Amino acid sequence: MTVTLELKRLDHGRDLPLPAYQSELAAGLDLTAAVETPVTLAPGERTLVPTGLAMALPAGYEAQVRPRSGLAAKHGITVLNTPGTIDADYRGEVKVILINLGDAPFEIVRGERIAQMVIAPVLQAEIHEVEALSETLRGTGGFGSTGRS
Ligand SMILES: O=c1ccn([C@H]2C[C@H](O)[C@@H](COP(=O)(O)OP(=O)(O)OP(=O)(O)O)O2)c(=O)[nH]1
Ligand SMILES: [Mg+2]
Repeated sequence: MTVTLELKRLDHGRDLPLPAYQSELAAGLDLTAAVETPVTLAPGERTLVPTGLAMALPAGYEAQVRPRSGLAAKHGITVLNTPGTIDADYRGEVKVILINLGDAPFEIVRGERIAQMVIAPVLQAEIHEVEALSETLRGTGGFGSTGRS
């Protein structure tokens, strides 16, 4: 199933390729870093990486910003707020919060694919406040209540 995603390259991302699916049935569109000059992330450090892109999702959809497993496995680089949420009414620049959980500095260079974006349907809930909730077998048990004790 496909939906139309309107993408706008911002001035500082004009020369970068549009995000693209890297294989026929890929779930994620790779996002590239639109940094002007290389940015070095020290171990434990985080940074907000510009992508040079703004977009308009159809109503009823979100985009999730997720890590790339290669960067995570090889360098300990991940998306701090994964999955980042891009709202359908957001028109600002898409940015990626990367953190270096590895043990060596990592350099982010312009045009590097740093994360991926998955388009997904979302429901908005209609909120009904109640005094009592419906009863269930589980009840209030959670946080391992069905697992090892
Ligand atoms: O990884 C992310 C997460 C969010 N956003 C943008 C799009 C999103 O629609 C907006 C707000 O994100 P979120 O709701 O997660 O942040 P918030 O801290 O709740 O900010 P706000 O008060 O603006 O909703 O920021 C990004 O560009 N990258
Ligand atoms: Mg918010």
